[in-house]
Order: sequence, then structure tokens, then C-alpha cells
Amino acid sequence: MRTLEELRVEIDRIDQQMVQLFEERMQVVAEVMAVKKAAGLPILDASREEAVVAKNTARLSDPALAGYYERLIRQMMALSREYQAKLMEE
Ligand SMILES: O=C(O)C(=O)C[C@]1(C(=O)O)C=C[C@@H](O)C=C1
Repeated sequence: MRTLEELRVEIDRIDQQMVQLFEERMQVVAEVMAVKKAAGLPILDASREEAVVAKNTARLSDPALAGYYERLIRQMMALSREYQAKLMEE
């Protein structure tokens, strides 16, 4: 069995990757906002969000994680909308 310290080192490594991916996603989201603003499109696209949830949930190898992942990706998109709304005001 791995020690708690070893496991936390691994979690830190994973969190480091996730923070980079989060930042990368939000940078793309900022570009999406600019495209939507120029085209007069609303920030929310509910059908796209359902497709994102379905597509990525299906990619999980452990179906027991589906509910947790769904909450994570939905929250990610809620933050994305919040960020877009803030940028649109600027
Ligand atoms: O794809 C878009 O239209 C986006 O604005 C990006 C995004 C996302 O973060 O994935 C955010 C808001 C929309 O409701 C749908 C998806």
C-alpha cells in the first residue's frame, strides 16, 4: 500500500495538470465569448452543454464516476458562462 505522502504527491501532480488545463479551457472560452459577442449570440447554449456532458461522460472508463464527472463538467461550464459574462461587460 502506498503511503499518504506518496499519494498526496500524486494528487499534487494531477492538480498541476488540471490547473493548466483549466486555464487553457478558460482562455479558449474567452475567444468563444469574443466570437459570440461579434455575432450577437447568447452565452448560454443549453444543447451544446448537454452534448458536452453526454460526450465526455461516455469517455469515462469507470461508469461509477459518471455522476461525479457530470457535476464537475456542469460546474466548469457554469464558471465558463460566468467568466464570459464578466468579459462581455468589459
Ligand atoms: O460552446 C459554447 O458555446 C460556449 O460558450 C462554451 C461553453 C463551455 O464552457 O463549454 C459555455 C457555455 C455554453 O452554454 C456552452 C458551452
